[in-house]
Amino acid sequence: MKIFSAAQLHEADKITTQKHNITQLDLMERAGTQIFNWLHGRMQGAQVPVHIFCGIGNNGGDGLVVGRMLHEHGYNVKIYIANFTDKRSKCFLVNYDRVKDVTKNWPTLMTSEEDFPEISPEDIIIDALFGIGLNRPPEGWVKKLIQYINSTKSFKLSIDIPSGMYADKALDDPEAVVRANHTLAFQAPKLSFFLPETGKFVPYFEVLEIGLDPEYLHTTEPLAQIIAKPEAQQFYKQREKYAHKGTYGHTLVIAGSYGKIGAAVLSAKASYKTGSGLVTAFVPECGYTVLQTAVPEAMTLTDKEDDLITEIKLDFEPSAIAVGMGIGTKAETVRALEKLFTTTKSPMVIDADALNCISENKSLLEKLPELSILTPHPGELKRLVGDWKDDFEKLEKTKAFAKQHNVIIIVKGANTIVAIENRLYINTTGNPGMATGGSGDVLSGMIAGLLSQGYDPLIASVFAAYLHGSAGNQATHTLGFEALTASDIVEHIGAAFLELFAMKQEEDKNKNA
Ligand SMILES: NC(=O)C1=CN([C@@H]2O[C@H](COP(=O)(O)OP(=O)(O)OC[C@H]3O[C@@H](n4cnc5c(N)ncnc54)[C@H](O)[C@@H]3O)[C@@H](O)[C@H]2O)[C@@H](O)CC1
Ligand SMILES: Nc1ncnc2c1ncn2[C@@H]1O[C@H](COP(=O)(O)OP(=O)(O)O)[C@@H](O)[C@H]1O
Ligand SMILES: [K+]
Repeated sequence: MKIFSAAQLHEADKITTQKHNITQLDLMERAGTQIFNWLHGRMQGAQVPVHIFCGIGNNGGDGLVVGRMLHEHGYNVKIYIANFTDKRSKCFLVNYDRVKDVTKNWPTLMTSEEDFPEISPEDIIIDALFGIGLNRPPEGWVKKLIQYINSTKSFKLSIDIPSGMYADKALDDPEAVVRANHTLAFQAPKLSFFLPETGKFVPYFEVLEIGLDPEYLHTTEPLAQIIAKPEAQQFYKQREKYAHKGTYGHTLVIAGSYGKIGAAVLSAKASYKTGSGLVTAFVPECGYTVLQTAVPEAMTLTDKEDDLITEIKLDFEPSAIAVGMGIGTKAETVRALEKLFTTTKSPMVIDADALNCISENKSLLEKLPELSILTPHPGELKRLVGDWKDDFEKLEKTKAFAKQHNVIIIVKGANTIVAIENRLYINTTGNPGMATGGSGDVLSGMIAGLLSQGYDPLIASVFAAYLHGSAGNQATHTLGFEALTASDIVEHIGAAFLELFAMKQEEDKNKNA
C-alpha cells in the first residue's frame, strides 16, 4: 500500500472529480458514508450520545455528512461547529444546509470556550476539526477545545487524521493534537502515522477506500510504501523439490568478541532458520566452543586472536555476509573490515559495531560494496548521518545518505523503515517486546539468510524486516511482551513463514469445498 503526501491526496481528489465526472460533494458524501457505515456496523442503533466536532473545511464537511446520516438512522447525535473563521469550504456549506434540512435545527456554533458542551465519559466523540488541510498549529480557544476533548474519558474517533497533526511534516505543538483512540483515514494512511514522534497519536487506524482515481494512485511515486502481509506474500520464493543444501547458499556471519559471542550465535541461528543452506560463523578464538555447542548446524572459523577479530581468512566464497554484531571497534578490527569491504564480492549486511567502525572511519564508506545493507538503530544512524531535528528530517537525511553511497539503509525501530535511493518502505510487523538485547543480531542473520538464497538486496531487506517482526508477534502469543527475548524471535521464524500463507490455505480450503 502506498502513502501519499497531503498535496498528492488533494491532487488525487481533483483528478478524480475531473476524470470520473463526479463532484467534490459526491466524494465527500462517499467519505462520510464510509465513516457512517463503520460506526453503524458497530453501534447497531445504540443510543449512546455521539458528539461531532466539525471544523470549517472539508474535514468538517465529512463530519457533517456523518452527523446527518446518524440522525437519519435515529442515533442520538449532536453536531458542533468550531467556527474559528468565516472562510468555510463550499462543500462544508452545502452539508451545513443539508443538516438543517434533515434535523430542522442548525448545528451548534462554537466561538469560544464558553460554548464547550458537557460530555459524559461513556459518550462518543467524533473529531472532524482539521484534516490534511491543517496549515498552522491550532491556537487560542481551538487549542483549548482540543485539550478539552482530550480531557474527557470518552472514546474519540478521528476522521482522516487526528486534528492538529500534519500528514507529512513534524508536529508544531504536541499539546494541540486530538488524542484519538482510533482514526479512520481516507484512501491511504499518512506518513506521520508511522514515525515515533507523531505515530504515538495514532495508536490504531483503519483505511477506508473512497474510490480516488486508480490510475493516479497507481502511477504516482508515493512518499513511502507500506509492507504488510499482501506485499510480503509476493516476496516469498517457493523452495524447490529437487533442491539440495547448496541450492540455498552459504552464509557467513562475522560477529562477536570476548563477552559478546552470543551475537554470533543469534545471528547464525537466525540465518539457518530463515532458510540458508549452510552457515559459517567467523568468531574470535574464544568463541569456538560456544558456537559449536550452541549452533551445532553451523561451521565455525576463528580468528588467530582469542578475544577479537583481526583478520578474516576464509576457505570458501560466501553467498552472503552479515558482519559487525558485537565485534567492537578496535583498530585491528577496523583494518579487518577494510580488507573485507575491498576484497569481497558477496552481498553484505553491515550491522552494529561495523557501523560504528564506519562512523569513526568515514573513509570506509567509499569502500562499501554497492547495495550493501546497513542496519542501524537510531543511535547508530545518528553517528552515520548526523543529528536531525525531527523524524521527517531523519528520513530525508537517511535517503540522501543511501543515495550518495549507493547502499540500503534499514532504520530499525517500532516501524522499521528501509531506504533505497529516494524510496522508503515501512514495515508493519513487530511489537515493543522486541525492544530487547540481541533482537537486531537476529535481524542481520535473517537478511543474510535471504540474500544467500538469492533474494535481491532490497527484497531481502524488506522481507526480513517483515518476517522478523512477524516472528516477534508470533512469540508474544505465548510469552507476552516482557518475557520475549531475541532467542524467542529466532524460535518463531518458522511460525512467521507459516503465518505468511495461513489465510491463503484457508481460502484454498473454502475454494475446494
Ligand atoms: N481526497 C481526499 O482525501 C478527500 C478528503 N476529504 C476531506 O477533506 C479534508 C481536507 O480538507 P481541507 O483541505 O478543506 O482541509 P481541512 O478540513 O483540514 O481544514 C482546513 C481549513 O482549516 C483552516 N485551518 C488550517 N489550519 C488552521 C488552524 N490551525 N486554525 C484555524 N484554521 C485552520 C484552513 O485555512 C482551511 O480553511 C481531508 O482531511 C478529508 O477529511 C473528503 O471530504 C473527500 C475526499
Ligand atoms: N517497539 C518496537 N516495536 C517493534 N520492533 C522493535 C521495537 N523495538 C525494537 N524493535 C526491533 O528490534 C530490533 C532491535 O535492534 P537493535 O537495537 O540493533 O538491538 P540489538 O543491538 O540488541 O541487537 C530491531 O529490528 C527493531 O526494529
Ligand atoms: K480530524
